[in-house]
Amino acid sequence: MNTKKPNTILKAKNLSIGYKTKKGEAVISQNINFELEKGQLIGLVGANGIGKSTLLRTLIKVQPALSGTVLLNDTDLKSISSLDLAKQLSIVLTEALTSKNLSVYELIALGRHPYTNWVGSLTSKDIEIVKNAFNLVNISELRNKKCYELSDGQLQKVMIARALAQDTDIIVLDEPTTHLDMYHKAYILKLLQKLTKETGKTILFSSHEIDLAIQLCDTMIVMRNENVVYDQPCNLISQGVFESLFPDDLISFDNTSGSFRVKK
Ligand SMILES: Nc1ncnc2c1ncn2[C@@H]1O[C@H](COP(=O)(O)OP(=O)(O)OP(=O)(O)O)[C@@H](O)[C@H]1O
Repeated sequence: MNTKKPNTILKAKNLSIGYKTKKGEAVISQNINFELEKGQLIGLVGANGIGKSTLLRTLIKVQPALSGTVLLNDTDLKSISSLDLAKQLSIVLTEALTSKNLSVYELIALGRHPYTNWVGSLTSKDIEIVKNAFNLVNISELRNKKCYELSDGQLQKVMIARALAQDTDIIVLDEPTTHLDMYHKAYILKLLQKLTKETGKTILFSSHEIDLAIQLCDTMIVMRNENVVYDQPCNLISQGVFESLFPDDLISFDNTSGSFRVKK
């Protein structure tokens, strides 16, 4: 029986992730299985050090899986060339930007690199797509600023616009809300939700903002020591998944409000 869902964009099959060391393999997580649907906002959560970045790096082909398969649009990630991958998947990382001397426009236009010639000249279609990326994220006023002049929140929006300019089916963000205040954490995740609705793109992000992810995501992937589960947030709540996420000495999950509380 073919159990493949028609709208699947990214699928992990019996995936084992981790690192090759001198002593052998350090398995960080294994038996990971999920099917992510097109057009959804998907949050990846779990405790510090559980392996969220390792999983994201495996899904974006920055590091190889120890075993198992990742399928992007039905094709094994291993057989997708770097150029083809850059046309299907864009990445927003929080690491310090090396090109902070660029203007915001130049940085966002760089998103078009998989489609431009070696000098990087933009066609009128490229310019239109870059303009659309500015509009979607609502940052036209930042156009001529240098990237080193931006606040963390502004830089995050610019990096999201760069990914939109790359015009891929899926955008992957590693902890996009780090360094942001409460308002801007909510702002960025709400923006990601809006972008999935307006563009039909799939957005997968890792985060420690579990309460916000529960409110905004269509699907969440939860990494735990025992296994990795994924489902709609309401189903994960009713299965008691969040209660088992952290040691219960300090915080507890309140099913009614869908949020964590500090124990008094
Ligand atoms: N290059 C590496 N070589 C070996 N082990 C690594 C490497 N990078 C990370 N690890 C280990 O992999 C495990 C998972 O780390 P990872 O950064 O993926 O977790 P995380 O869930 O993203 O954590 P955090 O929420 O703290 O950012 C940790 O035990 C970490 O020490």
